[in-house]
Amino acid sequence: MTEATGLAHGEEAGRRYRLGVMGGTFDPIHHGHLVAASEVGSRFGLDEVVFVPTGVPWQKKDREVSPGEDRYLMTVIATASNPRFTVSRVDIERPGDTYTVDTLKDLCEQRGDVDLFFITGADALAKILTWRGADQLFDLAHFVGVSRPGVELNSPAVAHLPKDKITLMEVPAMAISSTAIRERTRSGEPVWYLVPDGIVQYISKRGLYAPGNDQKSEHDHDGEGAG
Ligand SMILES: Nc1ncnc2c1ncn2[C@@H]1O[C@H](COP(=O)(O)OP(=O)(O)OP(=O)(O)O)[C@@H](O)[C@H]1O
Ligand SMILES: O=C(O)c1ccc[n+]([C@@H]2O[C@H](COP(=O)([O-])O)[C@@H](O)[C@H]2O)c1
Repeated sequence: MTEATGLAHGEEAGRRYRLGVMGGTFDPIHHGHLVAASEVGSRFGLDEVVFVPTGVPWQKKDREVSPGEDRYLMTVIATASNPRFTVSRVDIERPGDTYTVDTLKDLCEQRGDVDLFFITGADALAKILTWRGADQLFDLAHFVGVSRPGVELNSPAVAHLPKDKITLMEVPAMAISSTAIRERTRSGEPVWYLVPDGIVQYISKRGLYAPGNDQKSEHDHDGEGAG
């Protein structure tokens, strides 16, 4: 939104609204996610980036995932200060495993005539052909694959993707992962400055990632959505 008119830039210019979609498990959200969204937003002139925490991340069923409501709230806290960042509940409210093809269809239905840009790290992009309904994905959105330390951006898997539907983009290297944040928390190491301050406080307040934590895993809710 601009301060003068309250309109998003796309509406002012009479062009189609450009909506970035940053999907992730966000357990927890960290500065790598935020930098990726900000960089893509700036490069592509996006009017908004909507962060979409997954409901049930089916490719992560081999591990514990925190409840959707905690991951949603952390995403709200982390993005609150940026007027162009928003958070959607579409994935945590849809029952069953989360598929991006459904995320994009739901957002199209909610938002109407917008251009979608799905933002993904190099690791996730390399696996995109394993996603449900992969053949439909590129009709729904343009995919922006961002660099991630330790992962080849232009991997052999990416060569099979439609070139006019993806853009590969270098972003400032943030060698941060949610796995590392969880492990550091478990072993009592600090996570200050790897995640926004409010996330350090939320993790502590809710006792997330602590040994013996009895939070229900998201997988305990399979088929029921988050809650
Ligand atoms: N440091 C980073 N730099 C660039 N992209 C990232 C970074 N961390 C995560 N991403 C991308 O953000 C999206 C959501 O990531 P996700 O929530 O799974 O975080 P993660 O750090 O990879 O989590 P985990 O360690 O639990 O697997 C994915 O597309 C992922 O590739
Ligand atoms: O659609 C799928 O089958 C699919 C499989 C794996 C991941 N995704 C999406 O990719 C994004 C990043 O996922 P993740 O597991 O790396 O946090 C998130 O929006 C997921 O819903 C989607």
